[in-house]
Parts: sequence; structure tokens; C-alpha cells
Amino acid sequence: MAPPTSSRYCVPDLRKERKNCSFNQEEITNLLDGGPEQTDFRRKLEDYFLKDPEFLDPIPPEYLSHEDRYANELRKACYMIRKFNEDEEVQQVVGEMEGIRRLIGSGLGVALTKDGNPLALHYVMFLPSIMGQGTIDQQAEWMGRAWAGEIIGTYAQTELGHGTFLRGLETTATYDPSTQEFILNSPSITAAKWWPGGLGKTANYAVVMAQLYTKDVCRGIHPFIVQLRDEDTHQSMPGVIVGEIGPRLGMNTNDNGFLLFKNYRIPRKNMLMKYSQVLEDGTYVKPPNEKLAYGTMVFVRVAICFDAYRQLQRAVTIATRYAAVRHQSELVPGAPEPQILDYQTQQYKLIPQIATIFAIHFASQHVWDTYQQLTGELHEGSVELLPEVHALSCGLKALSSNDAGFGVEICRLACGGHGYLASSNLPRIYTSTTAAITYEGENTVMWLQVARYLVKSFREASQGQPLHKSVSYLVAQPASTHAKKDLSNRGLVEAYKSAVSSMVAENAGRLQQYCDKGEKFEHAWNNCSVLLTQCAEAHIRFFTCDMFVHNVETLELSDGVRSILRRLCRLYMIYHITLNQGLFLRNGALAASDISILEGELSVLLASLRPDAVNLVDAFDVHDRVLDSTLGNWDGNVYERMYEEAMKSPLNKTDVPQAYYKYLRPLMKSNL
Ligand SMILES: CCC/C=C/C(=O)SCCNC(=O)CCNC(=O)[C@H](O)C(C)(C)COP(=O)([O-])OP(=O)([O-])OC[C@H]1O[C@@H](n2cnc3c(N)ncnc32)[C@H](O)[C@@H]1OP(=O)([O-])[O-]
Ligand SMILES: Cc1cc2nc3c(=O)[nH]c(=O)nc-3n(C[C@H](O)[C@H](O)[C@H](O)COP(=O)(O)OP(=O)(O)OC[C@H]3O[C@@H](n4cnc5c(N)ncnc54)[C@H](O)[C@@H]3O)c2cc1C
Repeated sequence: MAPPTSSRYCVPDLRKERKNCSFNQEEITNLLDGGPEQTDFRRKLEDYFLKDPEFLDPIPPEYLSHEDRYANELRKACYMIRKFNEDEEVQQVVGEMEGIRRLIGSGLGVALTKDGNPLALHYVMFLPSIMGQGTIDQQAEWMGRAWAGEIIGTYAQTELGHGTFLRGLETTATYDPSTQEFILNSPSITAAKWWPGGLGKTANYAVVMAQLYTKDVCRGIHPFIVQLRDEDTHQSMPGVIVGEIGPRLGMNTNDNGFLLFKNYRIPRKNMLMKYSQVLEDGTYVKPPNEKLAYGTMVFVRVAICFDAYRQLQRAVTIATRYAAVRHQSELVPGAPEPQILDYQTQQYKLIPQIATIFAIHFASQHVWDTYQQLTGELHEGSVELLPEVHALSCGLKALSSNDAGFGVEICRLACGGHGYLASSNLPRIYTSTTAAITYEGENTVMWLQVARYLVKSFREASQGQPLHKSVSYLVAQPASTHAKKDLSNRGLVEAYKSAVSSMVAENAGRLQQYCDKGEKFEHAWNNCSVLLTQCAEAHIRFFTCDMFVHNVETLELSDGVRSILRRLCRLYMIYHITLNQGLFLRNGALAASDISILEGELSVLLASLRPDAVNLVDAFDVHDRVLDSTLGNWDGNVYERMYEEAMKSPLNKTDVPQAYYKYLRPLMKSNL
């Protein structure tokens, strides 16, 4: 918990902001952490790791070479795991295995290894793949060693030629019954695995997705555990060609890699066989649903939603505190320069980002709970929930990574020039956050999966079939254009339902018209796909609003917290409704006069939330070291910290750099 203002120094501007908090901050902290015990757990973890000098970076990573940056982050990542494995104290505090996974995925884990953790894929995808796709025997064989870090894995699916189109992957795994082995091959350059995190130099194993061939028949893509490097020497295995793909926009210490196979043999037992099997003689046993092989991606998509809002939390904490400390221009001629947070346009940049964090949190929690329910039901053999979980996880992954990516960029811009400095940490937060728009399913492609589900559900509804809960509103009656509109939070959710169901109906109809004119369904789909992605986004925005309102109204909350969350929820809805007003005006879900009322209310809400903006970001309880920013520290001591950071530049070691004598001086003195 942030210490009481009185006992800790902060600059007068922040002291003033913190004086009158209208709500219980600890309650908000607990809500976002998942309960007081979780807050406790997180704080103990932060305390334990952050006081350890091994995690300090005396030289900012930007000044290191590519190789040294990787080595430094690998050092810290390995040290982090060793601390868990060897230290009884930390095991007692946080619990052994669960702790590692949660640490890696937490804001703390992200902050400890600043620009990408080379071991992340091991914990985030390799282990979950074995758990989710392996039989009990396979879990027993691999999990212990993998948890202990004796073997390090990654998830190798994407290829140079295909990332989105999984059915087009080229890597083959051909079963040879005579030796009971699979033979792995990369038939062309485009079959090279390309992108997996940790693959370049860190991992010695991978879950590889490859086209399975048995008895000369292709059975589609399946997961295999593949040893890539010798367990002793770390040399790549004969038949395995592996390396790093080179610098990226960000996350440069993740050693994303490439991988090719040449007649590389692995034992039959290395195919993950929880859902499909290859028997000794090569007989193929089908899974209950062939998309179960995509299960790890569903899990990670849900996890990405939580990660997205945690990144946005860091950015908006930095930008809001900075906006309270920064003074610029004049609001009233001749008066002192105001805090930039007093400008309404600045509030419009930042406060909706604060609201977004709660919106994504509540929606992600719901999708996570539904995912858990699906996992339970899969054990019983039921795949009933799979389509809904697939659509929700694709949709919320797309919405949360989009909102967080653009939200972080808005926060960076809100800090003016200083937001462009590496020491603000906003560039690094941006490059990590925006990556999620592409990985784990590129967002347009994710929207199209949601649209597919919407159109299918709409058609089923038209035939009187029952719908899953998240799309049941598609059968709702269109709004009456003449009735007076209910503009309460619930009323706005109803307006969303009506607007989105009309939009889906219109575009399902448009699709049908193309088909009726004789176009093949796939071409008709492509012709409608811009509008279909818009339907998908509107549907998931509606879902997020619905979850926000539901939680704010039904959770047990103190009056102060409910009041602030209600206003944030309202701001969130009005922000998106006014940005997309055409959607609501078009089917009469709202009238122009309603939009005008909401626009007026938006200004009132910004003014009402402004006094608590700093208190809200304080309630996110992001540790200064996790923020890692000259602009965002709790004490607000921005300018001195920026100066100190500038002094770390190697160019400032000498007054006149060597490069001056080598290049500049000869030019400047050439006429002498
Ligand atoms: C930290 C992170 C680091 C990063 C790691 C990575 O990036 S790793 C790399 C991450 N890479 C990616 O994320 C790659 C992204 N690409 C993909 O996930 C797939 O290629 C695809 C989903 C786009 C299409 O797949 P396709 O061509 O095979 O399918 P289709 O479109 O023909 O639809 C057929 C039916 O299948 C259904 N269905 C589909 N998926 C699922 C599912 N998971 N579950 C359940 N169901 C699913 C679909 O709804 C449809 O149902 P319907 O309507 O017939 O009842
Ligand atoms: C930082 C990072 C980490 C990654 N880590 C991993 C990893 O650990 N393991 C792994 O296997 N992969 C990893 N990936 C790969 C990632 O999953 C893919 O990049 C991603 O799935 C997108 O595939 P692609 O690159 O082939 O893009 P493409 O599919 O080629 O997309 C290019 C464009 O085409 C459009 N497009 C493609 N298909 C369609 C369609 N059907 N309809 C409409 N538009 C379409 C897309 O919207 C996009 O605009 C990582 C990628 C990044 C950036």
C-alpha cells in the first residue's frame, strides 16, 4: 500500500491531489488484485524481489549491445527462478510453482526483466501446452523437469510463410511405425518456424505444431514435444537448425527465433496425445473436436487480456501523476500556469484510460471464469462451451490489446516531449503492449472469428434455435424510434444491445444478398468483411459495457467505491457511444438529442472525476520500480530524476567525445 501522504515526501502538487480522496483506495486495490490475500501476495512478492540488488540495472539497457542486453535479462530471469527453487523463505511466502508462473506474468515480472523475459514462453506457453494437451503420463514425464527449469521450452507454431492460417503450416511430422518415431521436416524456406520467443538461444525444447501424417494421410496440425538442443552442451541437435531472427520493434531480449528440421526423428510418445492419438501401428484416433489442438492459444488469449490492462495501468499511472506535476501555458491570462491535468482535453485523454482498466478487468474475469468452466467440462467430455469461449477470448484479446496499445500511446502523447524519452518508460511499455495486437492471433483475424460466430448465431436465432448467453441479445426486438430513451447505465446497455443486434442483422442480410446473387459464400464474406469486423468490435464493446455495469451494480462495495466506479463506468460507455454515435443513431437506439445530452454529461463526468484522478492511479498500487519511469514516481520528483538519467548517457562521460575528433573536427576545420 502507498504509505499515508503525511509520512512520505511527495511534491506539493501531488500532496494537494492526495488530500481529499473520495473513496477507499485499498478496496480498489483489492478489487483489481482479486481480493485482500492477493494484494498481500503481490506486495510480499514485490518486497522480496525488489529489495534484491541482483535485479538492479546500473546501466540502462538502451546503452548495452544486443548481446549484452540479452545476457543481462537472461541472468535476471534465471536468478528469479533460482530464487524460487532454492529459497525456502520465498517458497513459504508465495508457494513454489504457482508463484513462478504468476510472477512471470505479473507487472513485477515484466519490470524485473525490462525488455522481454527469455524464459517467458517456457512458463506462459510451453508448460500450459503440456498441461492442456498432454496425457497424465506425459505430464508426469515432462512437468517436473520443466517446472524445475532443467529443460526450457517454447511454443513453435508460426512459420515464415504462415502465421494466421494454421491449416497452411508446412512443417510435417510423418509417423514411421517401423521405429515408432515421427520424422520432422521443413519442406521449404517458408516452412521455417519464425518468431517463437526464447527459441533463438534459450530453449532446448519446444512444443512444435506440425502437420501430422499417418498411413499417408494428412491429419492436420498437432502438437509435439521436440528436443532442439543437447541437454549437456546446448549445441543444436543434428537435423535441427535454430537461431535468432534479429532486432524487433521492442521485446528485444526475448530472443525470438527460427527453426528448421531435416529428417529429425522424435519418439512416438512425444506427440501430445490428450485429445488425438497415434497408436503404435499408426492408427489415428480423432479428437472430440479438432480445434482442441488450438487449446493453448485460447488459454493465452485470455491471459493477454489481463496483461493488456496491467500495461495500461503502468502507462496511465505515469501520465496522470505527470499531468498533476507538469504546469504549462495559461488557462486564465496572467494567472499561474495550471497543472496540465486541469485542461479538459488532458482529462479526456487520461480518465477514459483509467475507466478502460476496470472495463477490461471485469470482462476478462468473466471470460476467465467461463474458460475455467470449459476446462472442467472438457474433462467430462463436453465441448458445448468451446465456440463461445473461442469467440469471447478472440474478441476480448483483440479489444483489450487494441485499447491498451492505443491507450498507452495516448498516455505517451499526453506527456508531451518527455513521453518520448526512453527514461519515461512509455516507449518500452508501448512496444510491449502493441505486440499483443499481432501475436496470439492478429486482431483483424480475431475480429473475423468473432464475426463468424455472430453470423452463425444470428442464423441459428432466426431458425428459433437457442443461443449462448453472450449472444442471446441478438434476438432482441429493435428499439422503437419514437419512445423516450432511458439514458441510465442499464438503459445505455439496452441501447448497445439494440444497436449491435441491428448491425449484425443488417450485415448478415447483406451477406445473404451477395450469396443470393450467386456469389460463393467465401467471396461474399470477403466483400462484407470490413463491416463484419465492425460488428464484432461493437459486440465485444457491448459485452465489456455490460460486464462493467453488472459488476458495479452487483459487487459488494462501499458507497465511495461504488460511486466512483459508477461514474467511471458511465464515462466509459458515453466515451464509446459518442465516438461511435452513427451506430446508435442509425437504428434509432438513440436520438441526436440523446447524444447531445450524453456529450454534455461527458464534460460533467470529466470534471467530477478530475479531483480523484491521481487517487485512482495511486489505488492501482503500481510500485515505483514496476513503473520504472522518471515521470511517474509516487513522489512526483520528475525533473531531478530526468536530469540524473540523462547523466547516465555514455556520451556524457567526457565533455568532448572521440567522434568529434574523428569526424566533426576534420569537417569543421577543413578550410584551415
Ligand atoms: C506471450 C505470447 C507470445 C506469442 C505467442 C504466439 O503468437 S503463438 C502463435 C499464435 N498464432 C495464432 O494465434 C494464429 C491465429 N490463427 C488461428 O487461430 C486460426 O488459423 C484461425 C482461428 C484464424 C482459423 O482457424 P481454421 O482455419 O482452422 O478455422 P476456421 O476459420 O476455418 O473455422 C473453423 C471452425 O473452427 C472454429 N475455431 C477456430 N479456432 C478455434 C479455437 N481456437 N477453438 C475453438 N474453435 C475454433 C471456428 O469458430 C469455426 O467454427 P464453425 O464456425 O465452423 O462452427
Ligand atoms: C512479438 C511477437 C512474438 C511472437 N511470439 C510467437 C511465439 O512465441 N510463437 C509463435 O508460434 N508465434 C509467435 N509470434 C507470431 C504471431 O503469432 C504471428 O505474427 C501472428 O499470428 C500473425 O501472423 P502473421 O505474422 O503471419 O501475419 P499475417 O497473417 O501475414 O497478417 C498480415 C496481414 O494480413 C491480414 N490477414 C491475414 N489473414 C487474413 C484473413 N483471413 N482475413 C483478413 N485479413 C487477413 C492481417 O489482418 C494482417 O493485416 C509472435 C509475433 C510477434 C510479433
